[in-house]
Amino acid sequence: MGILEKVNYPEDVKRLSISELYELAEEIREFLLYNIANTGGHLAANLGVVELTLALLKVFDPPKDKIVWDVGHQCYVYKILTGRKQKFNTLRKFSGLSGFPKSKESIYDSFDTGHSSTSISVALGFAVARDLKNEDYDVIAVIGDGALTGGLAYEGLNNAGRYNGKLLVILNDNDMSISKNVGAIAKYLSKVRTKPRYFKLKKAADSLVEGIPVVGKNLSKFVRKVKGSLKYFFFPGTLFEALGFEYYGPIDGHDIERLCEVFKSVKDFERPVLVHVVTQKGKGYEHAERFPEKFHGVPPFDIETGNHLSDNTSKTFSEVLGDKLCELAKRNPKILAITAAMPDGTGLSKFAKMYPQRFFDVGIAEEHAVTFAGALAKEGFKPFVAIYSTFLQRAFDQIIHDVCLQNLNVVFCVDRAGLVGEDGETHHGSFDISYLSLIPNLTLMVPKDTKEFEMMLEFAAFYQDGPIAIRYPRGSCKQVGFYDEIKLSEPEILKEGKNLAIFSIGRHVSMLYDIISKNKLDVTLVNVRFIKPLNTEIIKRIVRIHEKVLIVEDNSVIGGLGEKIKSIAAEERLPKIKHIAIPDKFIPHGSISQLYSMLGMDKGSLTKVIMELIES
Ligand SMILES: Cc1ncc(C[n+]2csc(CCOP(=O)(O)OP(=O)(O)O)c2C)c(N)n1
Ligand SMILES: CC(=O)[C@@H](O)[C@H](O)COP(=O)(O)O
Ligand SMILES: [Mg+2]
Repeated sequence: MGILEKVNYPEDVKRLSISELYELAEEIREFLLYNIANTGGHLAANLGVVELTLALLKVFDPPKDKIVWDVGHQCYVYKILTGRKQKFNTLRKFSGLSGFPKSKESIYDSFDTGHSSTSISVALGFAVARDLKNEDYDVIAVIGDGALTGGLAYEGLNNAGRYNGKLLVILNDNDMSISKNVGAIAKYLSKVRTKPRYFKLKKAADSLVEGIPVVGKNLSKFVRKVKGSLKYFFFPGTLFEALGFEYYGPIDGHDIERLCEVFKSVKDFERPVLVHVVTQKGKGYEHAERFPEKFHGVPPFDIETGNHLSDNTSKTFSEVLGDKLCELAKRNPKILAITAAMPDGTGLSKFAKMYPQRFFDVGIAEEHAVTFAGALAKEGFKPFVAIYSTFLQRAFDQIIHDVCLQNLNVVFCVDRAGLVGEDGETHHGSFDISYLSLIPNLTLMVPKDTKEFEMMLEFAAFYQDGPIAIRYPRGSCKQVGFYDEIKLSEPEILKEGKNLAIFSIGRHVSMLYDIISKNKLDVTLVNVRFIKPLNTEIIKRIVRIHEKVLIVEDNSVIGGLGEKIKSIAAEERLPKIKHIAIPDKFIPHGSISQLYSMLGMDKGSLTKVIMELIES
C-alpha cells in the first residue's frame, strides 16, 4: 500500500518522516499525472511545487494558518492533501473541484484567486486583520516569479515592507511564467539563482557586520546605521531587503528537509520575511520538464507521448490573430504586437518570431501594456494589444485614460470573450461588452467566425482610426460562410423574415443561422457586428416591422447588447423582446457546452425558445 492512500489531511503529512515525505512526493507526482492526463489542467506548475507544498504542510497549520496561492493554478497538491483527494478526478469538471482555490469548496482555501499577483496584498490584509483582532496565526503568500512581474505584487510589497508583524512571502522561482519569464526582475532573479557564491559571501559579510558589538543606547543607533551602510556598501543586498523584507535564499525548493528547516526558523519572526525557493516547472515528467509552456495548462493528453488529445482541428481565433497579424505587419510597418505574458495563448508567438523588434511581451502587466501601447500610438505606431477579456478588466482605467481619451490608434484584441469553460468563474470573459461599450471614442466589434475576424483585423489595420476593440471567444467556431463587407457601424443581415427578428453576435450567430436554416424558419437574423457605434437606425427599422424580437449574446445581461437594443426599441413601438445572455451571477466551471445548456444558451434551448416565440 502506498503512503498517499493513507494521507488525506495536513495532520497525516505532519506524522511522516522526511524520507517518507520524499516517497509521498513521488506518489503525488504519479497521481497528478494520471489524473490531469484525463481531466486536463495546470500540470507543470503543480509538478514543481510538490515538495514545497509538503514542507508547508509539515510546518504550518492550515486552515488556522492561512496559505494564499498566487494565481492559484498551482494549488492541486494542496487540494489533494487537504481532504480533496477522492474528488480529484472531478477537477475542472462541471460540479467538480475547481482548478483554483475556492473558499466555498474548502475551509483550507483561505482566499479565492485566479488572476495574478494578488497574494501579497491578500496576505498583508490577513496579517493586519489578525493583529487587529489579537489573534495568532501565520500568513503565507506563495507567489511565482511570473506573478512577480505584475504591478499589484509591488504595491503589496511596498505596503508590506513597512509592516511590523509576522508575514511570510515565499517566492517560487522556476524561471518560467507560462512562457519564458521576461523583464528586469526575471533577469535579477536569474542572477540571484546563478551566483549563489555572491550571496553566500553576502551572508558571511552580514554575520561579520552583525558581530560588531553594540554598546549604549545612542551608540547602538549609530552602530546599527554604520552596520547597514557597511553591508550595503560591500554587498548591495537583495531587492527584497531594500523593500523591507528579511530575505532567505535561494533555497532548493525540492529539498524538503531544508525547506522545513527554513520555514521553522522564520516562523516566529515578527516582521515580513521573503523566502526565495528555486523549483523546476514540470519536475518529474520528462515532457513537461522539456516543454513546460506546453504543459502549463493542458487538455487531456497521452502520458507516454505527451501528445495533447484534442479533437479540434479548425484554426482557433487566437491562431487566426497570429497569422493575420503577421500578414498585416508585412503590409504596414507601423503595426506592433503586445502581449501581457501570453504569447502562446493569444497566438502571437508566430509574430514574435517573425518580427522580434516589433513584438513586446511586457510580463503579467495588463495595465502597463495598455498605457505603453497608448504612447506608441501617440508616436505614430499602430499597436495591437492582445489580452484575454478577463485580464483586460485590470486595465479598465488605462483604456479610458491612456488610450480612448486621446483617441489613439490602439487595437485591443480581446481574446477569451464569453464563457471559457474549465477555468471557471475567475476566467470567463462575461463583462467586456459591458465595460468597453461605455467608453467614448472606442469602436467595438464582434466577429461571427474566424473569417469575419480576419476581415475585422484588416478593417482595424487599414480602414479605421482611433481605439478599436475586437472581442472573440476561446477556440474556434463554425464558419457561417457569408460575408458582407465590413463597414463602420453596419450590421450584417443574414436572413430576412416575418415571424421573428433575432439580433446576435459572435459564435451564437452560426448556431442561430443553423437553427433557422435547418427548420426553414421565416425569421430575420442580424449579425450585429458593431456594438459600438451601434446602428440605431437599422435596429429601429427592424424592430418596427417585427412583433417579436430575440437577442442572444455571450456577455452579461447587464450592460450588454440586449440592454442597448431594448433602450432603442423603447423609443419605438415596443415589440415583445426576449433577451438571452449570461445572467448576473458568477458562472462556475465546466465545458462550454455544459455551461451553455445550464444557461439556456445551447442549440437545443435556443431552438425551443425560437419555436415558442414564433408560435406565441
Ligand atoms: C492578471 C493575469 N494575467 C495573466 C494571467 C495568466 N497566467 C496564469 S499563470 C501565469 C504565469 C504565472 O507564472 P508564475 O507565477 O511564475 O507561476 P508558474 O506557473 O511558473 O508556477 C499567467 C501569465 C493571470 N492568471 N492573471
Ligand atoms: C492560470 C491561468 O490563468 C492560465 O493558465 C489560463 O488557465 C490559461 O487559459 P487558456 O488555456 O485559455 O490559455
Ligand atoms: Mg514561474
